[in-house]
Amino acid sequence: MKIYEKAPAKINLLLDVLRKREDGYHEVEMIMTMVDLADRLEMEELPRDTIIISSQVGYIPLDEKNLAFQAARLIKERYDVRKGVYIHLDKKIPVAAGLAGGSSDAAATLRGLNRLWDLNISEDELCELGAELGSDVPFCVTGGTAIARGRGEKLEHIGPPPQCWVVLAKPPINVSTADVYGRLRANELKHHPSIPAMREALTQGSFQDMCAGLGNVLETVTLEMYPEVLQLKESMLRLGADGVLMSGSGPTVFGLVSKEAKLPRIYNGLRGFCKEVYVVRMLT
Ligand SMILES: C[C@](O)(CO)[C@H](O)COP(=O)(O)OP(=O)(O)OC[C@H]1O[C@@H](n2ccc(N)nc2=O)[C@H](O)[C@@H]1O
Ligand SMILES: Nc1ncnc2c1ncn2[C@@H]1O[C@H](COP(=O)(O)OP(=O)(O)OP(=O)(O)O)[C@@H](O)[C@H]1O
Repeated sequence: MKIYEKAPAKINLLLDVLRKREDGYHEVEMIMTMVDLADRLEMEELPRDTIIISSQVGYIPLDEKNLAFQAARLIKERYDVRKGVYIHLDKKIPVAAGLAGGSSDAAATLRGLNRLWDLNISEDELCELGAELGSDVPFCVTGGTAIARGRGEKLEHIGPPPQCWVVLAKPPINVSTADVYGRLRANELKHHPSIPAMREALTQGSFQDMCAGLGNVLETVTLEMYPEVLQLKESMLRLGADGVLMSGSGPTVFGLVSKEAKLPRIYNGLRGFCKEVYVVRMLT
């Protein structure tokens, strides 16, 4: 039997850091939602007790460094499953982009193996397992739209954002999340984006207020390290996006656009200097 799971990309409409914690992680407050750019996972039981990962792309690890491998190993160990699995990752989400591609693959693996092996694990338990794999994984397990706190694993689900177009552009640079958090001077931040204002914008379904409320304190680090990310933000605004922000630790920048008619100009303008540009919808 084969099981299929979709692993969508996430964007952070808001990312605030409150402080650095004793354990090295940062206490965050984020508003996350999913977009319809997704990896597709195919899972099949193997006769031997082993985990095999494959992918159509050659630039991700396929061994125990792969987050889908780690998710499969974790669920096997925790629930004493002595069966093997073959997992094929059809990668569509750009890698090391700030879109939680690896985290979403891990979450999809947890959901898929729960079904494949009839384990009856609750969503809360899957989130707890996910938190052992990465801070973004619990949100990727549930999807939807949520305020995430703690190091990202404490989720409060809220209503979806107003529907709009999302233009994603990834400049050709690799950004390490650990490096960005490591360089952040959390106690020197002058501006903190407002969770209540963004929550209200979403509750009211106000596209304008959502655009006005976008904010990500990790931009203070990534935009300084990579001025091309700042240029990309400026270009997107100039080309007509209604609101723009870097997602996660970057380098992907997303633009929110209400009118479809604006999309060709933005897409073509960005494609002039950025190879990876995607036009998607919010997943509601
Ligand atoms: C930037 C975001 O993607 C925004 O959604 C997340 O905050 C990061 O999520 P992630 O990639 O799943 O992060 P993890 O794999 O748990 O951690 C990677 C590294 O980022 C740093 N990290 C991550 C999350 C957090 N709240 N504080 C941190 O300081 C830590 O140095 C950690 O070693
Ligand atoms: N299934 C996977 N897909 C993509 N990358 C993976 C996967 N498993 C492990 N990796 C490794 O993880 C690193 C980060 O990739 P990923 O695409 O998850 O980053 P990201 O989008 O910045 O994540 P986040 O937004 O959660 O910080 C890559 O350098 C890659 O080698």
